[in-house]
Amino acid sequence: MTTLHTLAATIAARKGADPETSWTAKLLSKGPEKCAEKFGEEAVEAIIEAVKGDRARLTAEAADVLYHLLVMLAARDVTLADVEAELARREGTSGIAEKAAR
Ligand SMILES: N=c1c2ncn([C@@H]3O[C@H](COP(=O)(O)OP(=O)(O)OP(=O)(O)O)[C@@H](O)[C@H]3O)c2ncn1[C@@H]1O[C@H](COP(=O)(O)O)[C@@H](O)[C@H]1O
Repeated sequence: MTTLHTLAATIAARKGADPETSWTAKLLSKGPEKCAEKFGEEAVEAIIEAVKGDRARLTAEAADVLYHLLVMLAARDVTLADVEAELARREGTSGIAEKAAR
């Protein structure tokens, strides 16, 4: 299992856990809107680090983004497997060709 899959499984297991002891459970208990807001904040922090060009800080912020993306997806019952299936569907289709076909 990849780290991302392990993390997604941990997040899924946190549904209904005690918000006093789990950050994930705390976020999920606040609802999908709050999870989405948190994801947005973390994405902006990653954008700032990408613009600044600090690799280590961007790496750390990217990890925050991936974690909060998985929490946001879990809040709407979308699994990592769902996202992977969509990515697999797109495999081999250039973004240039896809845009031209719209
Ligand atoms: N990967 C993470 C992870 N990444 C970030 N975070 C938490 O997300 C929170 C972000 O909150 P804040 O926005 O306040 O933090 P911040 O952006 O650094 O702070 P500010 O700059 O905004 O002040 C922090 O408490 C981080 O510790 C995470 N919390 C948990 N995980 C994983 O989820 C698992 C389950 O965690 P629990 O649900 O807490 O058991 C853990 O074992 C980890 O594997």
